[in-house]
Amino acid sequence: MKEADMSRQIIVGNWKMNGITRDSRELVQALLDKVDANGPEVVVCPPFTQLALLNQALAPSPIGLGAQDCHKNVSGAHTGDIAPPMLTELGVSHVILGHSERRQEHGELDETVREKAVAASKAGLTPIVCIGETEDQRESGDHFDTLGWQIKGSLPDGFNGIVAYEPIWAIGTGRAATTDEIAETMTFLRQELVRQFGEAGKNIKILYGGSVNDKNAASILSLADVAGALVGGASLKADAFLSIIAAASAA
Ligand SMILES: O=C[C@H](O)COP(=O)(O)O
Repeated sequence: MKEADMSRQIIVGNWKMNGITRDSRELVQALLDKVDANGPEVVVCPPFTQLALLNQALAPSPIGLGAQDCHKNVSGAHTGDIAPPMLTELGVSHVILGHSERRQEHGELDETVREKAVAASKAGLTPIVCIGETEDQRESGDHFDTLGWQIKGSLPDGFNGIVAYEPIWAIGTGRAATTDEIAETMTFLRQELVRQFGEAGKNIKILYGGSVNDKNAASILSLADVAGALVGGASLKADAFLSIIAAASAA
């Protein structure tokens, strides 16, 4: 166990827009057989349509249930949206907010993400707020500025959730950030969190996401300040996801 990380790691599987009932049942069954309460915290985030099914399937297990987004309001005229209390009613404990795919495809701004994080917390959900730079921003050396602004803009006062650092260029590309890049960025993010939240900023978990797989998980998860991973593609394959969970146990 590395010294800096006294708390339990968390491995979050973001299924994105994947998973009809047959696939979900199969994947979850494979996880139920192998995930136990002694390892890292494990959360799976299926599409909204699978939440009720997975709430039942996961209830007797240590695997938590997460959602991929929520609205900032608790009800109202918001066609197609899902309110935080609707998620808690389905046994959801975590919600991913501000994923770059939502920022890009749905025009979500830092302010929107911040309002959603407030609403999620009020409903008893743990927000997992995603931040990350584009390839251009990293190449031009603007990545720390970008991340600093995202932290300032996306995290509300008194933030009590998790931050996921996901360089956009590493998402779904098979090209994870190097351990040096991750380590340097984690140090920067920790400083920014402490600057914004004082002592409390030391206890905000930071996950890495972006092409985490069964091969690179061990080296990434053993880095200081990496409290876990937000896993996309590899969370859809039971064997790969279980290997990542095993790597977190050993980190
Ligand atoms: O939410 C997960 C991230 O976008 C990472 O996705 P990926 O593991 O497929 O690169």
